[in-house]
Amino acid sequence: MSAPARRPAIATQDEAPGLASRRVAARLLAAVVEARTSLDGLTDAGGGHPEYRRLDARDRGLVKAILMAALRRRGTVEAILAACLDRPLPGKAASLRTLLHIGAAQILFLDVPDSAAVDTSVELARADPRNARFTGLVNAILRRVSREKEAFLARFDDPALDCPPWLFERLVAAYGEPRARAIALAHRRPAPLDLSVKADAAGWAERLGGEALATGTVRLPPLDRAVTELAGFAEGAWWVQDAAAALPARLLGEVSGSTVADLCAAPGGKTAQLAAAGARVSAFDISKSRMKRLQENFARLGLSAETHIGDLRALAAREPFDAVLLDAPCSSTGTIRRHPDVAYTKDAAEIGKLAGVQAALLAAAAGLVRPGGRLVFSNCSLDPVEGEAVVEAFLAARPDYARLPVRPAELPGLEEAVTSAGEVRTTPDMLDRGTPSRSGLDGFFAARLARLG
Ligand SMILES: C[S@@+](CC[C@H](N)C(=O)[O-])C[C@H]1O[C@@H](n2cnc3c(N)ncnc32)[C@H](O)[C@@H]1O
Repeated sequence: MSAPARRPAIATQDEAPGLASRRVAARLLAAVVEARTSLDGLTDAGGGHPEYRRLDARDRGLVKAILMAALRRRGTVEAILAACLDRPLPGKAASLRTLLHIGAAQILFLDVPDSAAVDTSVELARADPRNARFTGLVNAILRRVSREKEAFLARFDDPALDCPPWLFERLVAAYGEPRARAIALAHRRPAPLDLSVKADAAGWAERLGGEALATGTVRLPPLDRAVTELAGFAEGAWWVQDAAAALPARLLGEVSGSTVADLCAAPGGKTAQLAAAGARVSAFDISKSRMKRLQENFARLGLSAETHIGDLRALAAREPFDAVLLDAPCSSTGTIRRHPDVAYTKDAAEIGKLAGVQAALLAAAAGLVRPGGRLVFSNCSLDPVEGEAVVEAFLAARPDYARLPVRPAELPGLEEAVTSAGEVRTTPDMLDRGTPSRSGLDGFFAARLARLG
């Protein structure tokens, strides 16, 4: 039997060390910014970009770190590069721009030797016929970024720079300029690791070296290793869930023994909360692969729920539930701290389209609630068009529903998130815990409604 063919190595033998990871980082950055591809998909262990998957774990870690810095601080990098150029790069020089961004992001924000960042960008330019004649320019610009980095970072320090204009304008319109800047600043920072526990938040906080937030979440500083290595993962004691994402299920109140439909449930963070609280949960989602993840998560956690795969909008009439949670698909702009690509893969037009989908899903969800039952509508968008406005229009069309206002005392430590209408609106600049590595939370919206009896 002949030996199995080896996959071609991504780095050729005479390639400088570290070149393969930078080349992959440049490819993925271009895929996000130019082709608007989601970074989660590109770096997925199973279905991600083949060149990324061929890297070893250390190089994959470096690629992710470069991309996080290059996307979180894209506006700052762009401004500094512009300050180094006598005239703007031509629009069609996209691949050259990408190499400069990759190099500058490392020099400005990562703990790698500047010389390695410069040399690898220069080598990547040399290897590309489109860019070979610009190797001198790449070298000169990146060396200047390295020499003057402190002065450049002090000069270009406005957080709004790192928020693409379409998003900053919408944030200003929704929250006013000072708050929009505070949100943009929070977007620059890596998010803490938040866990929801089945029980004993204080005990798990102590065991893991974190803190138990008043809302029940266990918070750890950003992790530099896989969560699977933490105590309690294998035994299913907790699951990863941002502190804000843990709020909507709590708004349903006491659910033990009740029938609850979790709509748009996968991968199941909220379903797990409801099941752990003793509800008889039916989880619905359109995606087979995401539902498989929910089932895997439930197997690890030792929880159970009925699962249904299909489009909610085509759901046949069925016995109504005591309570329904609809965590609708959205632009995900509330998760930019963890997914900085969202700022570049989404746009204003998509927000309008998604609001239409949310309205249709909310109408479908409303038919599943028994008279006297509760309905929570939530999503992780920062945009009121996908939150407050959807609920406003729903209530105007459905006199058989009313808001069941959330009281500030229901969200201890997060009272500021309860709006005057009794809805929940979190933004990433909230929950200041003294140090950035322990502060902030995802942007979320949630409204609690009651079906009148
Ligand atoms: C924000 S995610 C849900 C996150 C989940 N609730 C959690 O806490 O883990 C939105 C989900 O909606 C599902 N979805 C989108 N359109 C749908 C539809 N028409 N019917 C049912 N599910 C849908 C997506 O597959 C996705 O899993």
